[in-house]
Amino acid sequence: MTEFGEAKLQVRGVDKYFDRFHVLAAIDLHLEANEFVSIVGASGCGKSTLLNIIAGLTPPSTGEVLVDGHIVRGPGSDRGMIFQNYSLFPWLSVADNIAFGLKLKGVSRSRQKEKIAYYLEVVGLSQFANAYPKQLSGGMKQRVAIARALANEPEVLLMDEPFGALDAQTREQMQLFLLNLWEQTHTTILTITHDVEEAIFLSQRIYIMSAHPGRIKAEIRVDLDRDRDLETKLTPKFIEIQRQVLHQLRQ
Ligand SMILES: Nc1ncnc2c1ncn2[C@@H]1O[C@H](COP(=O)(O)OP(=O)(O)OP(=O)(O)O)[C@@H](O)[C@H]1O
Repeated sequence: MTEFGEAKLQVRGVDKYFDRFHVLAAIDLHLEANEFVSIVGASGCGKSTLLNIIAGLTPPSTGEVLVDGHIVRGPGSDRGMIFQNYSLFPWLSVADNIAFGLKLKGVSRSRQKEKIAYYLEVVGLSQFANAYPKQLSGGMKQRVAIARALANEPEVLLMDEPFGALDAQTREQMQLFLLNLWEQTHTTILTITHDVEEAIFLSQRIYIMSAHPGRIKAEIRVDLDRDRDLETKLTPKFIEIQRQVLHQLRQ
């Protein structure tokens, strides 16, 4: 239980060793339902390892991860994962990529069609249902990956540097897109990034990690209105939060 009641996602006392190499130490964090939280930290501090543990792809050495109070014991449809490199199936159309998890779950064909149409609309790609990944730009591929994850209706969406492979302008468009999507769908989202500006722009809270071994060294609440646009990045409040985060990272 947290001060807000039962958290949507909880990481409790997680340590991770690869052989004798201590990658993560005493990680505690939580996400409330509908929260957008980011983890920032330098390259190599263990962010991806932590996200993989939450996704159930890597077991923790000690500690546990809980979703809605249930211990995570492996990958599950309650957690959707978005990787930096899109990870779409190149031989499947956009619609079939989105339907992939639904087919595995035995969702009826008519329900699959409804969901494909709905999530293509949500990510603004309705006219690309029959296109193949190689015909899409990087930003579009990532929107398909997000639609595919959302179609499974996960309790938590986990994103590993989701816009890391995109150019600066597309990256800003995708930030706006993701913020808008979060407002529409009320999904609980956890991202990891080393882009401080992106973390502040998107999140309600930020965990800052230090390295060797990776620890949560600070938590910063992003006290900005939910209604944000690119101009928000130029406001004194935004810049002050950026200063606080950078200060923690450099200490
Ligand atoms: N399977 C593994 N076996 C051994 N060491 C690993 C393994 N996976 C990660 N590591 C090591 O753990 C440390 C943390 O790696 P991780 O990828 O989690 O960091 P990161 O913060 O996500 O880095 P980046 O931002 O560069 O992706 C690194 O030193 C890495 O070499």
